[in-house]
Amino acid sequence: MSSVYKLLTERISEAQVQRASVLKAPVGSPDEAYEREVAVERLTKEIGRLEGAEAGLVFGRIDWTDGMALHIGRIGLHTEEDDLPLLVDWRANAARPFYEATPVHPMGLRRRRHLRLEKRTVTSVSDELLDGSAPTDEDVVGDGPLTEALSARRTGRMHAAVATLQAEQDEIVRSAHRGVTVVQGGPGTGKTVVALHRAAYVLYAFPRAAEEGVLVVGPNTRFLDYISQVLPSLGENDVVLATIRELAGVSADTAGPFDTARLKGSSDLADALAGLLRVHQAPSGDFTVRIGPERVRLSDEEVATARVAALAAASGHNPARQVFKELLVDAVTDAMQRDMGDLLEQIDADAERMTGINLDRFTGAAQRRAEGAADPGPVHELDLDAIRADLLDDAGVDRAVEALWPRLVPGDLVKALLTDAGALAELLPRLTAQERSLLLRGPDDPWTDADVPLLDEAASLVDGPPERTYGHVVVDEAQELTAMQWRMIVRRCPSRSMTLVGDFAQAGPVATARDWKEALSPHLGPRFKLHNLTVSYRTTQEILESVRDLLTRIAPDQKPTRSLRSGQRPRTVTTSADGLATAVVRELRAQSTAHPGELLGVICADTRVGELTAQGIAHHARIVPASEARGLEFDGVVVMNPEEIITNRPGGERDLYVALTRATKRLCTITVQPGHPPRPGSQRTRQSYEGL
Ligand SMILES: Nc1ncnc2c1ncn2[C@@H]1O[C@H](COP(=O)(O)OP(=O)(O)OP(=O)(O)O)[C@@H](O)[C@H]1O
Repeated sequence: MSSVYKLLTERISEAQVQRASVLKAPVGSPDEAYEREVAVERLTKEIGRLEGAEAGLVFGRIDWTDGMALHIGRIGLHTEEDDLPLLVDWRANAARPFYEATPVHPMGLRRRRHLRLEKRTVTSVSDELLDGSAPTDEDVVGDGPLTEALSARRTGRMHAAVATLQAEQDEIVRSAHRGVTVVQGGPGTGKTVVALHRAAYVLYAFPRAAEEGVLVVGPNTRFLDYISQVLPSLGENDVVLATIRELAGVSADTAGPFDTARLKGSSDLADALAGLLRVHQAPSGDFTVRIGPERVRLSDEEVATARVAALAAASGHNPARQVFKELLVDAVTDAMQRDMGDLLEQIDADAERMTGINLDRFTGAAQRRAEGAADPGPVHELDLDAIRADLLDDAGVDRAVEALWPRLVPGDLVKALLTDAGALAELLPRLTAQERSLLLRGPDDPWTDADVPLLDEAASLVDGPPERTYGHVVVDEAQELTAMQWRMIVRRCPSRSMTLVGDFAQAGPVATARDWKEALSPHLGPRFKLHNLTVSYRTTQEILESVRDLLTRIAPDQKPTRSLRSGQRPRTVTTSADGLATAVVRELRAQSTAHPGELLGVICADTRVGELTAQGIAHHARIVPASEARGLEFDGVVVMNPEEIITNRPGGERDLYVALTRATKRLCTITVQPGHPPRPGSQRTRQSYEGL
């Protein structure tokens, strides 16, 4: 192991030395300064990549029956460019047998070894013999490393599962499919694990996607924080992690009513915004500008031709407006040129009539024409380029363009739709009057979460497609996305190369689609590769059994997941309504005394967070509103008042299902005894969890 770490240290210091010398080198020109900046950035990234992979750098070794062996690590390390690697990157083809070999298909392996390192020292070794041979003194056959990884304490941050990726997960991570990959599975089946390792694999195996960047979209910042360490620990620091709100770059502080949010999630709103925009794009009218004493007028038809050409030439209302303006100015200069020609001919004719002299003959122009030389024409008389430039800068011209095709601000377009009952009625005829009244807002109302995709849609209509796009996009908790949010994602992924993971049984109150086809086909077409994960690595068998009835109610078609883990039966503590917070505190105290150092979470209706925070519960546990529990996990979970979680928002049973499946070890539910008079401190403990 020491040779691998020695090489890592060497690589880090080489990169540091190189960076220092680049920084020291004098720069003479802006080009050189730019090149230096690029070189420093590249070296800083490389140092970050190497340092990030240091913890648990080596985690595996495979030995073939012929005696050959390879070490598998978070990144690859070679002594020399062309040498065999000292350490093979887990994503390389050579590392496949580590994940894929089984005793039935050993792939030529004799042994798969898992190593655990702490601070560069091997702390445990575990071997699997795959060829049926008997263990020798050099083999350490013991507890499975997966069991060890799963029973380890949670830390509040997800860890990479690269050492124990299971075959059904690895198959998806390593898939050569470049289109849309969808992964579904119950709680704790490793969807997030697969999604993040897939992102790392894409960066390694698909250079084009890596060049264009990888984006991971998660439901909220709490979740992104939870997963934020995984990719850096795999040596990948360049992946962008963002919520939908961050992606749009819009700040929206309020959630807004759910029925309104559901309506705003429909792609009908995109059509309505596009319809409203068309009204602002010179649908009819002529164009007149005053140039000196003259007025130049373009006809309706000329304006309409410019409109069609501008829309074809640029995407986005404002960029197309610029093209429209240029085309109108071209048409104006053409008209001036024509008029000037007519005027000069008129002057010549008048002069000839009055003087009897043919000016053409007099000036020799006719002679030149007769000899075949090009007629410079009246253009000669006008400096068209200068006129064009003046017209483009002219405030009067801009005002005339503005009347036909006004510059827009995305937010104003959304406001123009949502503050105008008439516009809503005209542009959203499929909605009922009552639904339209839900959409109506005041001009100064703050933006809500559901407005974010509308603002993003408006930004793409008004200013053109987003500047930043990605070669591959990963969406976690993808069941949550509305049609308008899918449109945001698709806009940012022109290659349509995506990994989407989710579980419709865990869908929140705003999501309307109930399966992948319904969610994806309007945006990505009917073709996607669907994978199912079937084994839960988080939730114990006992917890899964306790939520089975609930799952049947919320997702009758979903096959129950099986778990690799078993543990305590979930408990229910019953208390009076006003004894709830006290009961939570008592339960947490008991759990932290009995299991010191374990990570505890309290999941409650969103409305209870303030009250629990005031109780000082944050000392014992993380307080998580049920709406933000998706994707998270804890060693022990206390679910406060399930009834309240159910009634707090639409689809509350699915929120409860999420809350009840967050524990890796212990689940305790604190309920209010029905009809129990609120008597502070009164408690009864049932050891079963049935009947929720
Ligand atoms: N192969 C594996 N090796 C080690 N740990 C794993 C493995 N697969 C999953 N896990 C662990 O199982 C837990 C659940 O995984 P994950 O969060 O990816 O599940 P999920 O399907 O996304 O769950 P949910 O639907 O509840 O969000 C995590 O702690 C994860 O680290």
